[in-house]
This record gives sequence, structure tokens and C-alpha cells, in this order.
Amino acid sequence: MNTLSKLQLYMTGRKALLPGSLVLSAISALTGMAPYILVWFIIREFITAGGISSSALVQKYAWWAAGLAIASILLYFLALSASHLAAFRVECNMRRYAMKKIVKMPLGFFDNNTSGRIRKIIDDNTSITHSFLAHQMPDLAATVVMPVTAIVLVFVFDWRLGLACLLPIILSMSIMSFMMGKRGRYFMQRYMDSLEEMNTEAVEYVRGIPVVKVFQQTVFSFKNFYNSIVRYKDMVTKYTKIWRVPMSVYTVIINGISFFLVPAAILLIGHTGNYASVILNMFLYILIAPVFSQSIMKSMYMNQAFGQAKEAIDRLENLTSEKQMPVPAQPKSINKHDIIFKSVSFSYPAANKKAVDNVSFSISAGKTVALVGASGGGKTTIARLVPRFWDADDGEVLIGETNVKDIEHKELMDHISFVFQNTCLFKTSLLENIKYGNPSATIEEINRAVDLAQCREIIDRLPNGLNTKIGTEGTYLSGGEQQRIVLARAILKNAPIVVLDEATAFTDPENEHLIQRALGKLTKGKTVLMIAHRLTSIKDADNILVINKGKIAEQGSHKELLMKEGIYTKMWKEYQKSVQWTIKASSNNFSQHEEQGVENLANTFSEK
Ligand SMILES: Nc1ncnc2c1ncn2[C@@H]1O[C@H](COP(=O)(O)OP(=O)(O)OP(=O)(O)O)[C@@H](O)[C@H]1O
Repeated sequence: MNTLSKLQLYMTGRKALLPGSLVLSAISALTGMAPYILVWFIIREFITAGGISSSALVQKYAWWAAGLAIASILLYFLALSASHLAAFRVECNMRRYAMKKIVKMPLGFFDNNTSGRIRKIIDDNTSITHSFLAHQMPDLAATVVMPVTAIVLVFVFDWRLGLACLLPIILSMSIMSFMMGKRGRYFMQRYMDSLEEMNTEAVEYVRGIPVVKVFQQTVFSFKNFYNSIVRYKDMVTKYTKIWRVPMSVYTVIINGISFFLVPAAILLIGHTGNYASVILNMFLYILIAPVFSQSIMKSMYMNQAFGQAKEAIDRLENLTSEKQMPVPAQPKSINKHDIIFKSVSFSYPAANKKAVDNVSFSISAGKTVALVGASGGGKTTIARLVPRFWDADDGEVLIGETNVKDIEHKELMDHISFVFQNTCLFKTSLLENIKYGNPSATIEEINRAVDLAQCREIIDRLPNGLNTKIGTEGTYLSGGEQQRIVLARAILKNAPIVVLDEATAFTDPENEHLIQRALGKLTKGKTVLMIAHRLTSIKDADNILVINKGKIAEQGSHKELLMKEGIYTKMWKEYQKSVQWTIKASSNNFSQHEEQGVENLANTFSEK
């Protein structure tokens, strides 16, 4: 399907706007040609019909010329209005369509596509199609109609002068098609790729400025951003050099049609001896020549705009064509709250190894299973298969007796509370943030969740209590405090299944203690799948799975695993050492010991 047909799909119900704009623009172009002929009539009156004696006729021609010029402008205005209406409609529908598709994407889609990237692809590409439809499309009709009419005219008046006019046009169009051919399209693609790359790197650069300042590094530490600018500059410079000669020749020829006409006219006068008629026609041709140059220039930009619009639609389609989360044809409801993994395997798209490899385990309703193991082992991926961030490639993930693929998205989400590694609080009131877990909760229920999540002292300290807006007017919360607010949200949701990903990582001891209490309240009586690096927090789990390279390397309770003297035992010993070091470190060398402990822990796995 070509670019215009694709854009027409987004017109929904007002499909006539765009063709209407083209027709109005074509009529405007035709009307705009008429004054040239009328001026030619006036000149003819002066040269052949005795000048002043025919002033009434001259005036009549002049009025018609002025009237038609005004009519042409008005028609063009109407054409622009119609094209703008079409453009706004298409832009709006494109954004809606993209957003509708994106909200249906699996949750894992947002891991690989940052919010910045999604925003840029949608915003920038819909804006490109807007300016193409609103501004360039009306010119398309004029670009076709004006030169065709002008060519007919020049051949009607004097075919020999017409040929002299046509020669530079053919030459310039050949140069233009050389510039806009395969090479031009290739450049456009690379140009937009480089812009996107530069943009992504620029966002990364701005995000990293605090780190650069803290570590006293120069901006050159942002090699990727620097390299993306250099690559862009090199590509544009190379392309400009390729275009330098053809573009100069093209510009000279297209603006110099008159220089082809004068020698042709001299030859014609010598040949026919009809001085007045040749000069008169030559005036018309000189008047019309700018029409050609303008039209060809416009068509050059038009070609470029078409290329950009095509590229913009392709990029938007690429984003939205990613596989959506399949919706069950006959949804089943959740009858029990145990979680069962049956020979589950999963690979990330484009990855060459399995992130989860033939994993089987079960969590009875109300019990807790913890995942531990080396970084990159696959713990997060396993946990995320339960709320369908992605679907398993092989095997089954069941809740009760129902495969998660057969459960409607809303029902699945209603039954699971997911506490992420990175807390996400919205820049609104704490009340709104907590209420997100259950929008219909009463204020009593909210207050209860606040108490259970150990958030009361946070709320009491803030000037407007629960109504305090966070992230504004200097009201900020520490990482541990944010974590507790997120737990209040999860407690309010009161889902029977809880998935916890590193909930206590990176918090200070005081906050950890409070978070542990809040977690105790959240998980009480629930089916829990939790990932934790602090082994003390999962010591009491009903079952601990040691995950290594996507597989279950060991499993059992804390005691059973210690008796096995395997990976877990090593991990536990290393962890104990690091805890002791931390205590010793209160007097000296804290960071050195802590780092050493973490390193030892990491080595345990690299040895495996
Ligand atoms: N969105 C993603 N796209 C592609 N590969 C991914 C993605 N997320 C994780 N991986 C890869 O899958 C493997 C398992 O990663 P996962 O995050 O599940 O491990 P983990 O045990 O939770 O690690 P950590 O303890 O560091 O969080 C790793 O090799 C990782 O590089």
C-alpha cells in the first residue's frame, strides 16, 4: 500500500477532505495561470493593436487578471484549510491508534522500549505526517497542474520556442531524479536513523549529567552521544559533497530558462522575419518560465517530503506491529491461587540462549517461594511470566488449574500484586498514589493500608498529610519511604497472589526493618513468589529455588539447602561473612569490606 493510501486509512469518515484539497489546489493553480495569458494579451495590444487606442480592452484584461489572481489565492486558502483539517484528523487518529496498540502490548514491551523512545516515535512521526498533509499535499496538485498547463501553453503559442523552453526543463528534471533516486531514499533512511540515534543518546546524556558531575568526568565520557553526533555530521557532510555539483547545475539551469529562449528567439526572427510575433511570444515564455522553476523546485521538496512521510509511517508501524498479548478466545476464571510452572522455557526475542530453561515448580496457595541466585540467572524473568510480561515459549504457567494465557488480562491483574524493583510513584498526592491499588477504597481502608505499610510517620510529617503532592514544592521521599508507599498501594489492592522483585534492595537498616514489617502484612495468607538478595529475608520461605543459567540448580527449605552443602550453602556463608563485615565495618573500612563481600558472592557463581 502506498503512503497516501495508508494515510487515507486514518481519515475515518472525512475521506473527501484530502481529494477536495487537491482539487481546490489544482483549480487554484489553473486560475493562477490565467493572469499570465491576460498579461500576454495586454502586451499584444500594445505591440500590435496601437497601444493607447485600445485602453478599454486593456483595462478589461487587467481587471480579469487581478480578479483571477485573487480567486486563485482564495482557492488556495480553501485548499489549505481542507488539507489542515485532514492533517489534524490523521495526526490525531494516528496517535490514538498507536496508543491503543501500545496499551495492549505485553508488559515486557516496556522493558525494551523506554518511555522516551515511545514518545519520540509517536510524537515526531505523527508531526511529520501532519506537515506533509497540511502543507505539501496542496502543493502536489499545483506541482502537477501548473507545469502541464504551462507546457501545453508554450506549445500552443509557438512550438519552436516551446522546445527551447522544454530543453532546460528536461535537463533539470533528469538531474533531480538522479538526486532523488535510490541514493536519495537511502540517505533519507540513514538521516532519520541518525536523528533517532542522536536523540536517544541526547536523552541518555541529560540523564547522566549528575553522574558525570559527581565523578568529575568530562562530557567526553559520553562517547556514544559524541559518536552519534560525529556519525551524523560525517554522513551529512558526505552527502552534501555528493550533491554539491548536481545541485548547482540544477539551480543554474532551472532559473535560466530565459537564456535558452533568447538565442532561440533570435534564430526564429532571422528565419521568419516576423519580429513582433516572436518577441510577443517570447514575453509570454519569459513570464511563464518561473512557473516551471517553482514547480520543479517544489516537486523536489515534495519528493523529499514523500520520503519522510513514508519513513515516518514505517517507523510508527514498526513500533505498533510488535506482537500484542494474545487475548483468550474463551477466557477462564481463576478458581484457586496456587502457582504452577510446568516445564517452562522462555527466550527473549533475538536472544540466542534461553533465559528460562525447562523450569518446573509449584507454590501452594498461601505459601511462599523465594528465588535466589546469580545476577542474570533468570529470577526476574521467571517472576514476570506469572503476570504475563511475556508468554512462555514452551510449557505452562498455571494459576490454580488455569493457564495464565486463558485468563483475561483484567482478571489476572486483579489477582496479582506486583512490587517492582524500581518504585513508581506518580507526581500527584499520596492519597491518589495509594488509591491506585483500589480506586473504590474508602478512606478508612486507605488509612488501614497506610498503617500496615508502616507509612503513618511519613504521612504525619507532611504538611497536607495524605493530600501532599509528591515531587512538587520540595516534597520528596527517600527510596525506602517510596518503597513503603508502594507497599501500602499493594496492601490496599489485597490481591491473593503477590510477586515481589527485590523489594528491600538498596535500603538503609531502619527502612529495611519497616519494609520487612510492611511486607509481612502484605504477604500474610497470600501466595508469594519473591526475589531477594538479602538471604535473611527469605530464610523462612516455604521453598527456596536457586536459579542458575535459567534452570533450577537446587531447591528446598533454608535448612534442607544448608544440609546439601551446594550453591546455597556457599551463598549463605558468603552472605554471613558480609553481614559480619558490615558490623565490624561500623568502626572502620566499611565500604572496602562490603565491596569485598559482594565480590566474593559474585565469585561463588562465576566459579559454577
Ligand atoms: N528485556 C530483556 N531483553 C532481552 N534480554 C533480557 C531482558 N531482560 C533480561 N534479559 C536477559 O535474560 C537473562 C535473565 O535475566 P533476569 O533479569 O531474569 O536475571 P535475574 O536473575 O533476575 O538477574 P538480577 O538478579 O540481576 O536481576 C539475562 O541473560 C538477561 O541479560
